[in-house]
Amino acid sequence: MMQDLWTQLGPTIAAIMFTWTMYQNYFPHELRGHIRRYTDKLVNYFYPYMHIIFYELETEGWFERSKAYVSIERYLSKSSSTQAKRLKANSVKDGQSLVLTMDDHEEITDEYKGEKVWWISSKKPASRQTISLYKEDEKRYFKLKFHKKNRDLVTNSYLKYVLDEGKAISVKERQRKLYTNNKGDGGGYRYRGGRMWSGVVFEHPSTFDTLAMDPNKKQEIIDDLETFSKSKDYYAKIGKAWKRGYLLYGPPGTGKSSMIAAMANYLKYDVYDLELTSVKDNTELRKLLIDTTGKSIIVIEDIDCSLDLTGLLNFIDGLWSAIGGERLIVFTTNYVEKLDPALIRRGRMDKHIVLSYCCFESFKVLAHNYLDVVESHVHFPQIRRLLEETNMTPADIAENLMPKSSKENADICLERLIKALETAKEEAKLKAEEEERAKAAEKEKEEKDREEKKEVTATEEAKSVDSVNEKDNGVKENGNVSKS
Ligand SMILES: Nc1ncnc2c1ncn2[C@@H]1O[C@H](COP(=O)(O)OP(=O)(O)OP(=O)(O)O)[C@@H](O)[C@H]1O
Ligand SMILES: [Mg+2]
Repeated sequence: MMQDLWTQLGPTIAAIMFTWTMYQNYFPHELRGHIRRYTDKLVNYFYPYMHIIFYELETEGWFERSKAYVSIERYLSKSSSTQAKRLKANSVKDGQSLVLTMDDHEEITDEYKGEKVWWISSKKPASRQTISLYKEDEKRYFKLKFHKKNRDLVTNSYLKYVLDEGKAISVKERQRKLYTNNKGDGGGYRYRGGRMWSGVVFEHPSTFDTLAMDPNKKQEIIDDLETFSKSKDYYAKIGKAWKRGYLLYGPPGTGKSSMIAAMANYLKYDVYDLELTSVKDNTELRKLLIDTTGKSIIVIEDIDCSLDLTGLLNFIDGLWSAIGGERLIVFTTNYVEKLDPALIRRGRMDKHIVLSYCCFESFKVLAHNYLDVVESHVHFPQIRRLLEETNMTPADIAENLMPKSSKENADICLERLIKALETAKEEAKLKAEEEERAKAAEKEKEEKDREEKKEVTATEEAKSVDSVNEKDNGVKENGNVSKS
């Protein structure tokens, strides 16, 4: 059977090869161009799809992984795990979690605005001249296949959507860092690979859920952050750098630092903790600011204690617009009243947030987080009254609510808080009385001083009247003498 088949196929193959050689050798070049165009048209007629190829490695520069390829890979990872049969696992976040992507020669389908597109992962041997830092002989790529009628949809909007989504997933998955510019042991900066910041993994547990503050104010801040992070086009349209400044102020222990951590966790941003006292001069500050990356919060704490802040802020204003990428700058202070008004004008610090003593609403958040007590408890009315009558920071409330041993239940902790609040109220009362007494004593002293002064003036006046009288008398006497 097989032999028969070959016997029949042989002459056919020979005929095809003969025709192909004739075509190549004897057809004029222009004619071949025409034939090619017509065959392309024919193929297009029966094959209504288009392809776009995205190679893994950049051909320019150092053969880095293409940003577009990485974004597509991340974007596809969400469909890969459900659609592809063979998956590749890459570790991210320093090995703490895995990203699953489709293996070579797999295909997955995506849908955008009701239209279907197909992504195929593939590879082909690299050209011999290529020197690659990655696996030799492989040139990986994604092929996007779509219907010709969707050409505009894909090129104008779908691709942008894929790249933005992929980038957003990468940002969410990356290991975030807390950077500081503190001086190292040797007294100088630790330049790590030419960088001026030293970074550690940022894993602060504070979130907007754990943050105790008035729920309306909290929502307002969340909305503000959300709007900011999605306003790239808006900022570009109005010609402003994509930055936002916050001023957080309030007494120690009211949650300023906790809020910064919550903001960073919410936006998935890195944090740059800028210690101004370690910065030598403007040149160094410029280098530090330029060395920060996008999607970050630059934090300057306790600004009241730092020198020449107006100069600093003018300087930051100037630099600000020059560095791209979204950045928040957050200043904190315990003494807002000490700040120069020019320093806190809107535009430099767009939003002023006061963090204050614990109110009942904030207390409920803490009771929920620390003791799992939700909404109501027999002790709540008393605590509400005490909180209205006295000032206690969320830090102190939290300390009292935290169970100190496994035997301490919610009742015990809430009772401890009541005692602490009563003590604080008593102390505040004594302090107020003390202050009242001190004020009264001060007033009394002032009164006494004033009386004494009055007496002294009166005596002096009396004396001077006497001496004038004496002089007058003398003149009179003299006059009398002379007259007499
Ligand atoms: N509003 C709050 N919500 C939840 N926890 C809070 C809050 N305020 C303070 N705490 C608790 O108190 C601790 C200290 O608070 P935090 O460091 O945020 O205060 P701060 O306002 O930055 O103080 P400072 O002015 O001294 O820097 C936090 O670790 C947290 O446990
Ligand atoms: Mg703080």
